[in-house]
Amino acid sequence: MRFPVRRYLALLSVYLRPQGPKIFALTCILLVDIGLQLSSPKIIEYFINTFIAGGDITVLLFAGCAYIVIALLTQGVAILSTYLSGTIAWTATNRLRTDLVRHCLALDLSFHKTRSSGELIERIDGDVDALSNFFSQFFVELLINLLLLAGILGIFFTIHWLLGILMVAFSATMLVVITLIRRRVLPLWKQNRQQSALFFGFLSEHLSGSEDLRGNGAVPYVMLRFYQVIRAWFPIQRRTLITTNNLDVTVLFLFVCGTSLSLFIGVYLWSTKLIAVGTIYAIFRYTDLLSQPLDTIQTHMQDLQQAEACIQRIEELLQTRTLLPDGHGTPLPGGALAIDFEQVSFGYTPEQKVLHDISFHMEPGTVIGLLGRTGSGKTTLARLLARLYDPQEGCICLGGVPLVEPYLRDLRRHVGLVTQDVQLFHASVRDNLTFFDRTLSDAYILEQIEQVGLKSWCDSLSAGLDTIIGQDGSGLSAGEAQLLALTRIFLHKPGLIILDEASARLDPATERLMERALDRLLSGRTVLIIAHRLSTVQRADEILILEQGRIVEHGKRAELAHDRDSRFAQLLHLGLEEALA
Ligand SMILES: Nc1ncnc2c1ncn2[C@@H]1O[C@H](COP(=O)(O)OP(=O)(O)OP(=O)(O)O)[C@@H](O)[C@H]1O
Repeated sequence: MRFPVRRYLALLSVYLRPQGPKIFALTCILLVDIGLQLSSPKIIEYFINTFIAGGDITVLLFAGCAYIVIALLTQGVAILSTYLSGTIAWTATNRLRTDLVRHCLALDLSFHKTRSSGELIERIDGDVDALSNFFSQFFVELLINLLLLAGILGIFFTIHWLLGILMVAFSATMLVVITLIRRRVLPLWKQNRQQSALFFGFLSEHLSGSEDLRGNGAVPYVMLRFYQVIRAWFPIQRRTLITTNNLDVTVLFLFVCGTSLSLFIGVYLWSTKLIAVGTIYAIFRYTDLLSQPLDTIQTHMQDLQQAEACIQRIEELLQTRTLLPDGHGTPLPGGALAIDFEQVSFGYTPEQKVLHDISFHMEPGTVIGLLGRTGSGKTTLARLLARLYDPQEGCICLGGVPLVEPYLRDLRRHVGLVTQDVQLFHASVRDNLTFFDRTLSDAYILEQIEQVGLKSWCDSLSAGLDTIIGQDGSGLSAGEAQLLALTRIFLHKPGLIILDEASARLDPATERLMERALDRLLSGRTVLIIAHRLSTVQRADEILILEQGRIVEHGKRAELAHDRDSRFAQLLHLGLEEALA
């Protein structure tokens, strides 16, 4: 297998370059560590040989003290290097995590709709976590351990050339065996992480839908599916761990052979009077020490196996391009915005069109009620208008500017979208409303809360704006959640508001609040409401009816209501809520 060194170096240089001074300090510390490790067996060798030769007690004491100092220094150096490599890894992996989160958030909806959140969590955290060793130690420790290996082999040569040659052959055999086993392990690790991503995807999807699952008595079926997913994972996990373990056992066995060989040669050299007894001890210690660089090199190769699979997937993710390229900055006019759809066709997949040849014009400041049966394409039309997707054919303009031209950030400021499925986060009321925008003052936020009629609700909160909203907005009624979503829009006062009105019936008090909030919010703005309630339809200036992705009626509300042949009049006659159910 060829190492894609260039790819690794590219990744490392992006995330490690800013930490150059720390990496330099780590390299120096590890070099000191090599020196300490190589010198300690020499001191013991000197001690034994001096003792056997009946040397001076002061010299022996001095050698003993030197050994203790070196042992203490080695521990100190180990603490420092662990601290530094940990800091380097944590900083680098956090930067990579941040980049991945930013990248994922910038990707379009079609990307997110085809991936579960668990799968993305595994990519952003699991894979990056597995890269942590690779970032902290890989190149520095690999280089240092190669140096340590060279140092130990050099010392063997200084003892005797035969010992040197045999230990070089031993080390080479070890590395070849490790490389051969490594080739078998990589695909298994890749498969393993893929399966774990599927598992976490499954888990997060079902945990987030637990209310529906329990309500519908689907728990036993989900548990069955859960067992199936972990059952599929188990053999892969087992094979991966057994194969990795075989690598460890093989390495251990080879070490036992290497130590026996070195002791055998040591005894042979001593019996031929070529070395002293103390040197046999040093040979044993150096062979033992050899295990460290070989073991570390092997561990890093293992990290590399995992890292390679992770890097491949991370690169795939980073190379995923959004289907919504950012515009080149044409500014949108301020105030209410005109809407133009010109022969727009769209499908979530190219084969299956959901909207066909949609064309209409809306003057700035108009309120348009979008009606149609379920599945007729109303939400899809709203998504196109908010540029969550781009149409395959035709053009959409806002205020005379094609939607693809302004910067997406600019567009999001001019278009406010309230969906039926209001997302509230486990954060304070303030953060839920401002999305962490600290430029909005509390006084301004409270003023907007009052505008939507949530003042008494807010006053009843124990910590006011600092009150933490439960997970998924638990503790709030659907109506309150909708009103909070409206407050978000109030804060930014966009020129176009798209409102996918909640079809769930609100209690009369909340409905009145909502009506009043809408009165204030909608005045002086262009509004597209996917209307489910008669009261909402009545505030529309124009009505647009969709059927199977086509406009089947468009006109002024008052005129359509009086035209008994119009679909709108028939809908009113049948009862809007029932007709659109
Ligand atoms: N993300 C998606 N991926 C693929 N198909 C989708 C997606 N969202 C909606 N569809 C399909 O597009 C069609 C129109 O859906 P849309 O949600 O726009 O209808 P709607 O009129 O808003 O319905 P409702 O009133 O029930 O919300 C439906 O056939 C639906 O299955």
